[in-house]
Amino acid sequence: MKKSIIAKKKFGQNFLKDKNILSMIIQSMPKNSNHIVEIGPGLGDLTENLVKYKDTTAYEVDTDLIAVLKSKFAIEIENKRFELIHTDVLKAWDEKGSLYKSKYDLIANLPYYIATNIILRAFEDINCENIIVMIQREVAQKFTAKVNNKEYSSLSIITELVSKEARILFDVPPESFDPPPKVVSSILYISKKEKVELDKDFLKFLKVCFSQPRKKLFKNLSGLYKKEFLSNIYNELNIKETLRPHEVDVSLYSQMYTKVKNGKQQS
Ligand SMILES: C[S@@+](CC[C@H](N)C(=O)[O-])C[C@H]1O[C@@H](n2cnc3c(N)ncnc32)[C@H](O)[C@@H]1O
Repeated sequence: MKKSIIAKKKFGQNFLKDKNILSMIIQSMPKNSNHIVEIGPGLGDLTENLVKYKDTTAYEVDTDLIAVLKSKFAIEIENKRFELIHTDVLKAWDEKGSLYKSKYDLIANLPYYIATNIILRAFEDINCENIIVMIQREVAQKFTAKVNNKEYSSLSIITELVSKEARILFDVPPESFDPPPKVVSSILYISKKEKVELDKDFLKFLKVCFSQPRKKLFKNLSGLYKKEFLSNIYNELNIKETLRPHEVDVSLYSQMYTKVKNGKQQS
């Protein structure tokens, strides 16, 4: 790392230094004509590889890094192959709705403290088509888990709803970074469906379902609904009250949600 730049924990800065991993990320890029958006270019090691292939827009929050990046990519900025935006990316999403004006792929080594939030925002961003991001392995497993797996969570269900394909491409050990993070990382690949509509109330319902992931689903739901009302729904759908949240698939969650919603409207 350059002597003058000290990694800031508050911005989740772990700079990826392993050239093999950098080239593996580039090889995983979808073969299409989409623009690239990078969140958190840091010292520009991944960015340098990205701009060789495609026009790229990057969002960076740290003023010190902006100075480094402006100098490193002076030519690319000048000839408009690279656009550097100095802001908190979550604010940019609040203000603009989308991180780019036309179809783009999000490729980034994400700051882990807001990684989940960023991926959920990318799900809602209509111009974002593909997501290839480095995140904590444990979190990547939550996004890609299948029903009956203990990692299966509300994130897995949301991912199943919005994606054509979602999988972990490969793991990355802490030694590949400077400074090394405390956890193993993974590259998560998600290819989104063309039309994504997430019902906010369904997402709230899922939150309640997984509020205590190891308890019975019935118990989690009975914090919000009367037991008799729930028992009726369980009977109608022919499901056991002993089921745990990770044992219910997307289709059954959707059916339960429809019944809960309709039942509530009638009562
Ligand atoms: C894990 S580092 C990755 C740096 C670089 N891309 C690399 O691979 O070495 C995360 C980067 O995200 C930036 N960052 C953190 N929070 C951010 C935010 N809210 N908006 C934009 N960038 C952010 C950090 O300053 C840092 O550059």
